[in-house]
Amino acid sequence: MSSEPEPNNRIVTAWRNKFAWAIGGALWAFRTQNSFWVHIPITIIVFSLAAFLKVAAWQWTAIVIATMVVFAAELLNTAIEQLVKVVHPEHDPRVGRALDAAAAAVLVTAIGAVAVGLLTLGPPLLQFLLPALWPQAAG
Ligand SMILES: Nc1ncnc2c1ncn2[C@@H]1O[C@H](COP(=O)(O)OP(=O)(O)OP(=O)(O)O)[C@@H](O)[C@H]1O
Repeated sequence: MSSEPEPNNRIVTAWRNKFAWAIGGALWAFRTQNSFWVHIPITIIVFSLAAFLKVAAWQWTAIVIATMVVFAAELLNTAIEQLVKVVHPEHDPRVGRALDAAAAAVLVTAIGAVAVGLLTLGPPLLQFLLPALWPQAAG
């Protein structure tokens, strides 16, 4: 009798490990990287606003994609920063440029997310606020 796990069990274990490592990495980044202390509250506010305004499925889709892209970019930026701290902690302008480019990638995704937020939440928010602020305009 062999003690080797069944091939199917090996695949299940490998995938369970992949998820555990990925979730552990995300939780570590959320706990230690102050950028996420801004991203997470903003995400909660935007998602709550979208739920309150009962936006359409396409608006939810755009908001979720834009948010996930920012989080993914920030996680990759964090990964690069961590690697640099270990592999090349000494100051080097070429390393600096690589870090700046990674930070710029996050900025680009954040600008895109702000645009998506304004385009998807702006009109329903105005529709909700205008009658309250300016009843004559609502007729
Ligand atoms: N080894 C290095 N060589 C050259 N420039 C660096 C180096 N490390 C950091 N820098 C410069 O400092 C900037 C900030 O890098 P850093 O990794 O400290 O980012 P941070 O967002 O402040 O990270 P953390 O808050 O996790 O320390 C980089 O964009 C880069 O311009």
